[in-house]
Amino acid sequence: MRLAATLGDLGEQKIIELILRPRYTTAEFRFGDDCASVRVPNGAAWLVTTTDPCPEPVAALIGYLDPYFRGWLLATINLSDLAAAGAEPLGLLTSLVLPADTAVDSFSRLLDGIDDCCATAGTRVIGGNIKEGQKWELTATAIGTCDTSPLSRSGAEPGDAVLVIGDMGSFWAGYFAKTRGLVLPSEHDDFVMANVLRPQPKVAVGLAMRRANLVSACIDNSDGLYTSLSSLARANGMGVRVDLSSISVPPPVAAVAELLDVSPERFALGWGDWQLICTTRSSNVEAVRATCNEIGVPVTTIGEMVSGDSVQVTHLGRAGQLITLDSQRFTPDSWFTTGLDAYADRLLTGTIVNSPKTPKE
Ligand SMILES: Nc1ncnc2c1ncn2[C@@H]1O[C@H](COP(=O)(O)OP(=O)(O)OP(=O)(O)O)[C@@H](O)[C@H]1O
Ligand SMILES: Cc1ncc(C[n+]2csc(CCOP(=O)(O)O)c2C)c(N)n1
Ligand SMILES: [Mg+2]
Repeated sequence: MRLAATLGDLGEQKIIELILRPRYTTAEFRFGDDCASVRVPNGAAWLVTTTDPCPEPVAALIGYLDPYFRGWLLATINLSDLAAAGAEPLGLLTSLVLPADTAVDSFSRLLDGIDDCCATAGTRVIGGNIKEGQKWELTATAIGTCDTSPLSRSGAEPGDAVLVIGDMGSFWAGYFAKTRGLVLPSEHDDFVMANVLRPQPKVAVGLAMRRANLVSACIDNSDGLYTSLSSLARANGMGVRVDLSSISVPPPVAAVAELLDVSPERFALGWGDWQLICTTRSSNVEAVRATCNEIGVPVTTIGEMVSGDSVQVTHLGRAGQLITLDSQRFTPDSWFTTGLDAYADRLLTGTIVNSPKTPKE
């Protein structure tokens, strides 16, 4: 019996789990991590690879039309997967489809954004392809190596702490500051716009985590906290318990939340900040914290791995399941389908915790 007629009937997660995973899993190949890693024949090292297209940057949607930011995002999306594997980047391949009437200056700005982001991650463009097309379609492939096993989405045990590496909430604070016309002191403005315009792939800290052998599982937070935590839970056959009151946001993010009269952890639920989410034995939490401090990246313990299969949260004294802020492709209720405004509205005012007793917040 056929499961479904179209990809849209399945949604991204089922396409991956029911079609791609059984087809591509082998005894030697671990399917399903942020990167695909293969052993170099006759060598000890792992070749770590990933490929992703660049969607319309939110930066462009809110008026930052400089192609520099599009190029930067293209590099971040791909290098962030290398970061989640703890890989050392070898280089980036870009496949650029552009209309013939694209100004050479725009093209140069695009390349500047890609190159500057690569440079912050200690790597560079090593090749790619350029083709004429009706509209901008940008894809990249990042390649890296690991001299020990790459970090994986699986490997966690019940009781492991769940940590977010990277600042939380900046992206949405920046988005709401711009779209709701807030006037911020310039240093706050710069801070909250950094992740909207130039989000950093956490390559150095991912590499340090693998080398120090500190984390049991790792995923990049490309799709938002709920989606990333449920992927982490699924990959480990476990649940995740999160206390949202443990989320602390930087002062400029807190200031935006105050101006909008919402609790700041709302901003941390969405995608955009490109953190790593790691699990670690509780005895290693301090060592992870020390390594992050050395590199200068903030880290927050948000919860722990538990038996079960769901993402349980407590927020303002209420316990339940974290709401699904869906970020899947091929589904009607995903933000890709319903649009950015609907996603932003749900972040700002929607129910956060689905509790059986109190369905409305
Ligand atoms: N066309 C495909 N063929 C083989 N494997 C695939 C294909 N598409 C996705 N996968 C694999 O499915 C797994 C899950 O992919 P997923 O898109 O969730 O990862 P990701 O690239 O880290 O996410 P994102 O797109 O949010 O950055 C990955 O291991 C990926 O290699
Ligand atoms: C500035 C900026 N930051 C973040 C985003 C959002 N975003 C970009 S890639 C991605 C993961 C999955 O996408 P895909 O399924 O295309 O791989 C998401 C959620 C954006 N549009 N603009
Ligand atoms: Mg990823």
